[in-house]
Amino acid sequence: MKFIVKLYPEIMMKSKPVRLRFTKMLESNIRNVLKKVDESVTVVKQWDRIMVGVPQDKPELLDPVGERLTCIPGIATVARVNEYGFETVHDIYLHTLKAFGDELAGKTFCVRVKRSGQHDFTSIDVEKYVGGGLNQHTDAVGVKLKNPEITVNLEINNDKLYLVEKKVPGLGGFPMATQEDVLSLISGGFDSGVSSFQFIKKGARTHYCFFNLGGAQHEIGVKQVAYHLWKTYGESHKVKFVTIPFESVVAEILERIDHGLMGVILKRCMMRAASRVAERMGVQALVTGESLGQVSSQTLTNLNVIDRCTDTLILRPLITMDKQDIINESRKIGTEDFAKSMPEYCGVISQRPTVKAVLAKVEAEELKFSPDLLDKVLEAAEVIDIREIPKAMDTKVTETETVSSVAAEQVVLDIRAPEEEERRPLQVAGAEVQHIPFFKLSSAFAELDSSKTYLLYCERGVMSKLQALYLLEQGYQNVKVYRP
Ligand SMILES: Nc1ncnc2c1ncn2[C@@H]1O[C@H](COP(=O)(O)OP(=O)(O)OP(=O)(O)O)[C@@H](O)[C@H]1O
Repeated sequence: MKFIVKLYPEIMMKSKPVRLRFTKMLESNIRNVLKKVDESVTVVKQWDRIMVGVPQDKPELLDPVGERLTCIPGIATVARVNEYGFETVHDIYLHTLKAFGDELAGKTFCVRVKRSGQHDFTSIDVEKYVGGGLNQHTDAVGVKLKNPEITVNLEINNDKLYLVEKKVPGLGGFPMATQEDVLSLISGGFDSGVSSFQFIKKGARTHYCFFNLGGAQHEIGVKQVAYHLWKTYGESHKVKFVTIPFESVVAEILERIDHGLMGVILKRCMMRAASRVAERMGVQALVTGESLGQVSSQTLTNLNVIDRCTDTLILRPLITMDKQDIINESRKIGTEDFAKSMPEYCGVISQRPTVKAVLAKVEAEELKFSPDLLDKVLEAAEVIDIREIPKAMDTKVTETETVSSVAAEQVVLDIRAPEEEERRPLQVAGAEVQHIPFFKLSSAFAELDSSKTYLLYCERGVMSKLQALYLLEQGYQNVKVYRP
């Protein structure tokens, strides 16, 4: 049993040397991926196709091999075929009759032939001969050229006949690593999963950069998304996953930066940091999941102000896509469920963000940052080979306890951002409430009376959970989440 892998048509239109290079790359990528399914699978490049062979005695490999092939960039179609030798058109008919005869009973059908090589017959001759024979010698209802119930697909390549059992579309795009590398900013949400995928599909080795805004749980979630994308679509080439601890940047933004500009300035900080990481890695472009008008920071004015912070090329493949289409795409590529469960950060971004940031104002605000802020977070960045992620997943995930009432010796810690707390102050009858915004919590917690238990509170219960996890991971046992 074999698979005929056809190259994406855009590759076929390229000049001969480029086409050869792309085909060679695809052959080696397929080999790299399939050797992980089984070493016995063979991969052989031909001029316009790649033949993948599965040993006769290992039929259990057919499904996994077929599935992996549909996820490799640069492939137009994957056809599962049986191979036969032949001498005459009548031989072709006999093989086809044997393979399809029973299946045609009670059905309309047509025969489609693709032929390459030198023969004394044309594809149409074969279609007529085989179609006529099947019509006479089976219980088929008859030949129907338009919308038949069964299409009998044959491929003839020199002295070989291939009867197509099943043909499915491939991923399209270009073979991995035919384009230069990119660094994709990934947050685990719907958008950045899809934007990363689009570059993988386009043949760019896609490395990942994640800014941790607080909490090991979020980091684990994002790593899982990135690993899924790489393992499913980009496994032929290894890539890096970079984590940059950004809690201190968020803390300074919340403490020092004008409200309306917080979102734009956070993005500029991300782009600056990512550019420096990219430069170190020799990568020339950043990828984001931003989409025009989707949130306030994504107006053209704001995107323009964001872009002014770096010379590095910033690519936004989703810029004109509708949110629903992005969600649909995430479902197709298998990132939807991850994205759904990804936490959103209550209070990280300001309440009334500007949609028309002014560059001069933004630059003036940024002077309020500690001068070595980015240097410090970049020093603390962690770069790992993406293949290490499953090992990291083995580490035990800490669980938090959530309570809805306050007992004696327990203090409610309201960790919301100051303006949120001012707008809706929290009062809990009979209980002590303290206010420590989440961005100060990790440093302030050590100063608290350790004989008491602290119940963390925020509006949606997401940030409180993340912060509780963080503190538990730091070894503090006296922390719970408070959801009244
Ligand atoms: N914590 C983060 N780490 C890495 N990149 C991020 C992070 N937050 C945002 N980004 C990048 O900025 C883009 C826009 O983020 P934003 O939060 O404005 O929109 P979003 O719709 O929530 O994006 P997503 O669905 O990808 O989370 C993301 O698609 C991603 O590329």
